[in-house]
Amino acid sequence: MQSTDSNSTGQAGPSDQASSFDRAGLDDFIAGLPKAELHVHIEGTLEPELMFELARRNRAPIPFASVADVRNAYSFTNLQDFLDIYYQGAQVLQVEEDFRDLALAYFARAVQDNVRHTEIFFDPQTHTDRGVPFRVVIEGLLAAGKEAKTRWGLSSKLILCFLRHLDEAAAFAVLSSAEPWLDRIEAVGLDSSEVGHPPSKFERVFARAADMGLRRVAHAGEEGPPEYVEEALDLLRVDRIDHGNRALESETLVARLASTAMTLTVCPLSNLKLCVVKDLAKHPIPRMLRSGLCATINSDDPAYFGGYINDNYRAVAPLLGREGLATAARNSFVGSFLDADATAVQLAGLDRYLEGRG
Ligand SMILES: Nc1ncnc2[nH]cnc12
Ligand SMILES: [Zn+2]
Repeated sequence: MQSTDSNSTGQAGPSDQASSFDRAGLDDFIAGLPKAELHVHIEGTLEPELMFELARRNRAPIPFASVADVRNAYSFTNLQDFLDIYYQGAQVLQVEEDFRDLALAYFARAVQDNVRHTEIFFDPQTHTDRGVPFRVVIEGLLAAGKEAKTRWGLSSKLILCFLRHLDEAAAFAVLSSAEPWLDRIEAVGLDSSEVGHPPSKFERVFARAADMGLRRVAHAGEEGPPEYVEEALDLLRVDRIDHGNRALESETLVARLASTAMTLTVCPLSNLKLCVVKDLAKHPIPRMLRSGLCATINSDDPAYFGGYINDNYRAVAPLLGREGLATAARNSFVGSFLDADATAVQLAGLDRYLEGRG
């Protein structure tokens, strides 16, 4: 797979040589920066400690002897390497309370990072295919969402993802099971093994989802070619592109994404862990922003990739400086599925924060 690191034309400048004093200032700036998270798989927030706890509660076998053993297994050379371990880990999730505990732990962690709004992916087929009813999954997640709103004022939305390595019929089936909860699902998404499973495979499912009033997002251009990003735009009629790194290989596509203000949900630490980029110092996000792309910063699968959203902001902070980080935070609210009033409230909060620091 071709890597899309920024190259010699990528951003370089004084921020690259940030002193330890600047670094501390940047960390502080990131900690207080209001932000939305738009790309996080709830199953990817399963920390090894909770995995063990749920395995014990449910008497479910896991192929690890200790938490340290689990963390040692988290070394990946590509997306599939990771997915094999990730689907295995999810098997400890069995009853409604498990899904509630999982999501509540993530929401609590997100609040610590000053996340004001989050849109979480869930993969129903990972659970329904092993006999866990759709109702158990979604009711657990919705209960956690309500609790997070009451306890911390955190707003959240759900994005139901289809596993693209499975077939169209299976995606239609999961969409049908979701019907009783349609008013509490914001969007559909497309995830799992990208290469060999182009967006075109799900064109009819996404058309049905659109008819049902759902928004649409899709992972595209993480490992797959720029043509997959084009298919997601043209055939799935997506509102956001998840990742989108390889879009940078096509100038025409970059111009199209910029002129349509398409949001990209970029995940720096995920890109590093899955070898989509070789080196964080060459992460393409500065180039994306300079090209006018509406890039945001997100954690993807934080329990597996070694960091939550602020770790991801910190990972690219030397490349972006305060201005770039603030742009990414602004893009996160603008690119969210919040309505216009709620978006305006969030943007006003962000502006107050930035003015207070100006
Ligand atoms: N980074 C990723 N890409 C595709 N599918 C995923 N499922 C969980 N994380 C994913
Ligand atoms: Zn993802």
